Amino acid sequence: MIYTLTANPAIDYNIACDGLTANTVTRTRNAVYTPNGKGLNVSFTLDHYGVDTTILGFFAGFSGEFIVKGAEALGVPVKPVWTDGITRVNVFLNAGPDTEYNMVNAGAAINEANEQEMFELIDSLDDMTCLVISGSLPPNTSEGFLAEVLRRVKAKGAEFVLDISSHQLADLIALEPLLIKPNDDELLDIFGIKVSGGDDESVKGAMAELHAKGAKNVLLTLGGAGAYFSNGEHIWFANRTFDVKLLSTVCAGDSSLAAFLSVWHDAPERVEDALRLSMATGANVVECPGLGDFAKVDEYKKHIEVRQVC
Ligand SMILES: O=P(O)(O)OC[C@@]1(O)O[C@H](CO)[C@@H](O)[C@@H]1O
Repeated sequence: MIYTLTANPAIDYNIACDGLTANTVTRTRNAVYTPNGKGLNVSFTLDHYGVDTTILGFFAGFSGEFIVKGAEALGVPVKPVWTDGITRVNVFLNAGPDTEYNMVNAGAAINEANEQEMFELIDSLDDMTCLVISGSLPPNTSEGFLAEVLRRVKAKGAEFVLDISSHQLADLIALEPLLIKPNDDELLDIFGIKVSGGDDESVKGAMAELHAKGAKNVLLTLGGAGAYFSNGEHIWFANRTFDVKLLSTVCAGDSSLAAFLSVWHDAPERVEDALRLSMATGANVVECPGLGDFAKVDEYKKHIEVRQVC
């Protein structure tokens, strides 16, 4: 079973308006409230593609209940650790063509007892084969929280995937994650490695460095400019050959990761199929508020180009 851990979940509140002006009332429309957070988005997408998954996370207050009930209503089980406070609501405003405002809050603080409960919960999960850890950490998370989670996951013989933008990734990579999914900005910010889309040589160097540091596999996403995947032996590049009607890039990275995993996790030789599904899924998600319904993925898959770089 693939579990996901979202230490800092959120209700995503998507709204739209025509332009945003200070000191005046802005009437918004198309309000959509959905249960989210990066790992939840991964689980929802895995579930959509028929992969068994369960959500782990810290949840608090009425908004935490909304998320847990919402996920369960979608048919994805949740094992929550309840904390004090109110789980955050993040606001994603589309203010016109190519104009997104993403307002992401800090989240509800956790404490040592909450962390301990999460450790014990993880210890009790005998069917965990892989844990996907995604997103930010809530206020007050202890410095060693993620390392301790990973120690316990490894003690079970399970693998783990990291999709975090924290600088802790620079140390945690040494614990040999099955997969990391940085984007180009995170690569520069966390590892000081600069890559340019389309410049295969810069990517080859970056991948070699990330493998040397401990990553078993790397999915490097470049937003609308495609993605590279490296398994330490070969590198592939995938990109779409069509334009999308961009509404919101929120959730696109999470759904791309999950779509990739839904194929590759059990069939690592099917890299090209995994990349095609991943790119098609991301392209469909950016056209929707939140994750959307994946309705165009089959069509989009036909228009993804994949080439082996080396
Ligand atoms: O603050 P984090 O955890 O980095 O990001 C949280 C978040 O912005 O990421 C998801 C999209 O990737 C949203 O569903 C969610 O609100």
